[in-house]
Amino acid sequence: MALTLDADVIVIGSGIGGLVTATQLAAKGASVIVLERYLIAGGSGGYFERNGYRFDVGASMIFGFGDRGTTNLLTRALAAVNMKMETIPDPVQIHYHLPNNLEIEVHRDYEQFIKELADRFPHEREGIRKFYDECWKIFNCLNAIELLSLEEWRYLMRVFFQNPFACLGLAAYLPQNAGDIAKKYIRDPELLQFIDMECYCWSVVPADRTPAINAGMVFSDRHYGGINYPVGGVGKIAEKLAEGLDKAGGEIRYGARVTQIIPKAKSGKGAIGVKLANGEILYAKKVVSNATRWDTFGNLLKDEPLPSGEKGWQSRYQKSPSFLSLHLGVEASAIPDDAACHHILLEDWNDMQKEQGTIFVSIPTLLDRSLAPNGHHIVHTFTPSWMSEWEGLSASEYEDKKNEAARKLCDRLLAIFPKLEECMDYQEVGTPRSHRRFLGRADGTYGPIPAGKPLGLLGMPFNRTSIPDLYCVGDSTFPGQGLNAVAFSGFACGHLVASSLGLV
Ligand SMILES: NC(=O)c1ccc[n+]([C@@H]2O[C@H](COP(=O)([O-])OP(=O)(O)OC[C@H]3O[C@@H](n4cnc5c(N)ncnc54)[C@H](O)[C@@H]3O)[C@@H](O)[C@H]2O)c1
Ligand SMILES: CC(C)=CCC/C(C)=C/C=C/C(C)=C/C=C/C(C)=C/C=C/C=C(C)/C=C/C=C(C)/C=C/C=C(\C)CCC=C(C)C
Repeated sequence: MALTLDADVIVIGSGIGGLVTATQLAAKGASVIVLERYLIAGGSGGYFERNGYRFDVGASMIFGFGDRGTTNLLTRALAAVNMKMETIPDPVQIHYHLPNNLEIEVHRDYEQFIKELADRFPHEREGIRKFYDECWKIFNCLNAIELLSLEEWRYLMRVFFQNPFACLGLAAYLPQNAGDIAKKYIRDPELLQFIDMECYCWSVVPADRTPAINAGMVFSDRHYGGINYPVGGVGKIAEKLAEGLDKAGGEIRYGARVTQIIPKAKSGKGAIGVKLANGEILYAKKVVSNATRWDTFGNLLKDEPLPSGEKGWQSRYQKSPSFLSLHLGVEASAIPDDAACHHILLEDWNDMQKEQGTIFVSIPTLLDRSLAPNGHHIVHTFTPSWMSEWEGLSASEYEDKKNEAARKLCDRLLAIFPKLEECMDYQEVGTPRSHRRFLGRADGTYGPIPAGKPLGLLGMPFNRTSIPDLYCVGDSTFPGQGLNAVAFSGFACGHLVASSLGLV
């Protein structure tokens, strides 16, 4: 008996990866249902409200909102469903506070940044210029081509004939890592440590494990499209995409936790489906999972043998640590008006990759005052932390450990904001357990990191999986973590699925 289809495509999860896939498909005429386990859309790009503060859950430094080229993927994803967002340009991407009083601001203006870094390392002036200029070469290749699925051969042929030099340039950089390029031009060990931190703070690995293509994107786009903060908070991006999806005829169901993916019958006939926690079963021609690949294959398909391709990927990549997050509300006098919105703090280079070593700080109210009560700021502080640190504790041990970790983080922050402690108004601590619980991410991971030295981006899986009609999207697919990276993954997945449905 033929099954009744509920939609052309079911998307599991409404992270930015899932939402971009869904909106791309709806805009092309597919019927789409997004199933989200939580109460609102956005996943790591979501928000929560407490005592008049609107906190970003995770993502806070937003790339992809430029107004030109092809790499402005968030602007273009919204435009595909006739939506637009107001954003506030951030004049400084990051203010680094590093060992040996290495204080560097990454200005939106490229020349100003290069000058500031070269003034600190005058003997490396030429090497600095050559390294970052090579990153621009990668970015210019990316920004010259239409960005769609590398698994769809008609697109690959079209893009190659339209822009062969950009494609060959990208193909050459695909197996490379940023650290190898840096070491061609730079000798000073302290400067190489700085480049490691430039990579670590978004890839969670040092430069020699960070794909060159991703470094080209991050180190150039911050000066091209720039870092731009969405008015009303990061959560607005998902809200607007969800609104656009609705207008394009798609549907999102909240509180809809998928517990199982039902693969197509071995005969290849019939549909693929999903089972929800309430027992309901939905069928579609295609299913896209925005859950991580660990969760997709380890939980949602736990009765199926792990495909060999996934086994291979899981041996090449491991889960990155999660985060210990401190969401603070403080009186405005704690933060100077001319402070940068994003800060990185590290006191000893040996601690960069250690548990709770590097501290990240984001103060979005310096750009958008509406996120906090009058006269107050948000100080969102987070630091890498492993799930293993937080397991096997009693309820009171867990509370005590959270409070102690928060106190230590606050003490360290006094080096940048000496009045922080006396100006405290609100505090909420999140641990890897909170990230796992609220985002449904295995061990609360921030995303995949290579287990050894990777061949650039070549080891990252694309959207197609070895299960017929099942696709993955999000940060455990090419090209990895980052809202604009998962937006790319969504464009690619939407295009591939639309092509298999005969819609493009
Ligand atoms: N820029 C920054 O400052 C920053 C900081 C932190 C995170 N990030 C980025 O945010 C990105 C996350 O994007 P993403 O799209 O890959 O994933 P995501 O984890 O944000 O979204 C996945 C969504 O799927 C839902 N989900 C999971 N399992 C489900 C199930 N079984 N049933 C129904 N729903 C389910 C989750 O609730 C979540 O909403 C990452 O790339 C990360 O790097 C950025
Ligand atoms: C045909 C032939 C011959 C060939 C072919 C070749 C080709 C065409 C190729 C292509 C390729 C491509 C397209 C690629 C793409 C890529 C991409 C898009 C990429 C992207 C990336 C991005 C990224 C990486 C981003 C990231 C970001 C992030 C992660 C961020 C984060 C942040 C954080 C966490 C920080 C915070 C801080 C503070 C607060 C301080």
